[in-house]
Amino acid sequence: MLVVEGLTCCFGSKAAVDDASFAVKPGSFVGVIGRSGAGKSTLLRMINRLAEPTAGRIMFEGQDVTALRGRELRQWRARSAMIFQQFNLVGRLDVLTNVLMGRLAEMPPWRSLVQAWPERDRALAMSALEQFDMGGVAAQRADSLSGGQQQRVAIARALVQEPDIILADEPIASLDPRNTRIVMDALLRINKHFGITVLCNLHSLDLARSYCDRLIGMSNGRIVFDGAPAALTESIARELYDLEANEVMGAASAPQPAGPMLPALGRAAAA
Ligand SMILES: Nc1ncnc2c1ncn2[C@@H]1O[C@H](COP(=O)(O)OP(=O)(O)OP(=O)(O)O)[C@@H](O)[C@H]1O
Repeated sequence: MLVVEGLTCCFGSKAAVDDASFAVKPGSFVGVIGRSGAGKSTLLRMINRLAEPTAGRIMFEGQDVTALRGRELRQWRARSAMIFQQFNLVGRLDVLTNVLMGRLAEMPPWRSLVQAWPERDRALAMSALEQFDMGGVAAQRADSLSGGQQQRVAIARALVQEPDIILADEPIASLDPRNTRIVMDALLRINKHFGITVLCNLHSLDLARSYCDRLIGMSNGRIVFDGAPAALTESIARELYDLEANEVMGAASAPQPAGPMLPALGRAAAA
């Protein structure tokens, strides 16, 4: 179980994440939603310890993740694999080597320096690529692939870390609709088939509703909604996204008058 208690991250006087508290059961697929600047990336980066919390605590299976240093911190980063919007592959290296990078935390430094990957790791990396129909491009340079293919390689790299949690930070933001589906299906497969918990920042509410079994809605750094997708009413969604609401909810959503937005704030925050 991942437990976040009063987690806060300030940049100067601004709280990017303000007193966030929630618990995530193993095997959940949680969507973190909200408009640009709401604090979604900062929240995920703090869980992975890429961003340092100003206050609060992150616990995982009873261990205080916020207190980890050195080797233990590196191990935690491997157990909570990040997937980024821009894939973060090494373009000049081949696909298989990029996936093998996910094994670095398990390797003694001398082996990683000479890239002497154990046979078991090679087999693991190949099998991860095959999970996402990418075995055929294992020998190609990563920068020769399309965006959707690169993101699948990044997901395979995360999978070989054998993580407990995958933290995906807007993983489909730079993809077309077809690749968006392919990448979201890959994350869903990791979640359902391997039982790995997924926390995924998403801008699109339609996608969040179709893929996630729980949504955490953020606004101005604060959690203002936490519940099942079905409990997220249109008025709460409009309050979360404000002027962007029509864009993220798809063309089918009819605009609503401004009136009901304010009462919805109380319902969202109390959820
Ligand atoms: N390193 C930083 N230094 C200063 N301010 C930052 C830093 N990182 C984030 N912020 C600010 O914190 C707030 C939350 O940013 P964050 O990236 O977490 O939001 P987000 O919901 O992920 O937005 P987006 O979808 O645009 O990435 C924003 O106002 C942002 O400008």
